[in-house]
Amino acid sequence: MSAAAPARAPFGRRLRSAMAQAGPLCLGVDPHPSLLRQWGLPDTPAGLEAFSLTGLEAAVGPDGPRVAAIKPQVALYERHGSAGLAALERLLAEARDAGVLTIADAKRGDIGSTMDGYAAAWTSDASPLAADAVTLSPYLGFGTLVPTIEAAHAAGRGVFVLALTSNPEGREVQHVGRDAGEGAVARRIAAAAADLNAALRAEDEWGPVGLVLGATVAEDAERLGLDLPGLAGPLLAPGFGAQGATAAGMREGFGRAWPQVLATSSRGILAGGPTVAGLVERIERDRADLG
Ligand SMILES: O=C(O)c1cc(=O)[nH]c(=O)n1[C@@H]1O[C@H](COP(=O)(O)O)[C@@H](O)[C@H]1O
Repeated sequence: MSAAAPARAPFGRRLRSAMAQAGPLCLGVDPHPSLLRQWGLPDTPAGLEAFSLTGLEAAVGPDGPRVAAIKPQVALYERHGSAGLAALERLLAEARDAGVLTIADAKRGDIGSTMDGYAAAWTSDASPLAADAVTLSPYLGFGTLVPTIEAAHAAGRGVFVLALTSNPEGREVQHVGRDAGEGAVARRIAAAAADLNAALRAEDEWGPVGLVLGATVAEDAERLGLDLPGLAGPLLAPGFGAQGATAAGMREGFGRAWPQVLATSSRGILAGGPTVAGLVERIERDRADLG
């Protein structure tokens, strides 16, 4: 029996084409209690849904998406249990219908047998929570993520693995080993991701494995010897906007890897709500800055 054809084109190809069309901006959809209050919405599942769909409306213009992807922050939906997750499911479904790529920011990571459950939840066509990509944590060992990545790739989806995170505490773990033979933990994660992409991707295409590389710590990638062009995959760069990273600083910090960067901003854009026009203004300002 021949293997079933994937339901969609590979994630790397789809993301690259979305970035070519809309530019390198990702809208983070983070329904924080303070933002809901600012928007005049209740901190309830209905409030979360209204917030999310307004964000999506701003993300799509008359000529197509204004952003390459949206990235809902799963924790802020989980606060409301199953009803909160239903709001997330609605956002994912509406984004799919609107032709906007989705990245579920769930940062999952566990032993192999449990990862199978996460793979089913976030990458399987049978799950209402499946997104185009999901964020994963490699700190139980990169190898625990491989079956999930293969499952995602088989379904035309992708992942972003934490390498260098935007928060100052990240270096306590991610810089460890910098003076040892194989280099820092982050460098080893990047090398493992590049190896897997080399095995899974078609020539001249991005593989399904992206890295999370904080916009606030872009220079550390070079300092620690990460081979970012060698990844042949996308770099999700949070920290743009509210955490202080600027477009000019990112372009300089990422250097040759700039064409791989998907800059993501949540509060910096969402603070422009509650009107769609206010959000669109901030999205367009960021797009112009990113060039
Ligand atoms: O994986 C992420 O998206 C992520 C990784 C990282 O290193 N730093 C980081 O801030 N994030 C997420 O990116 C978003 C940043 O939000 P803002 O600071 O409001 O733009 C939040 O949802 C964070 O959880």
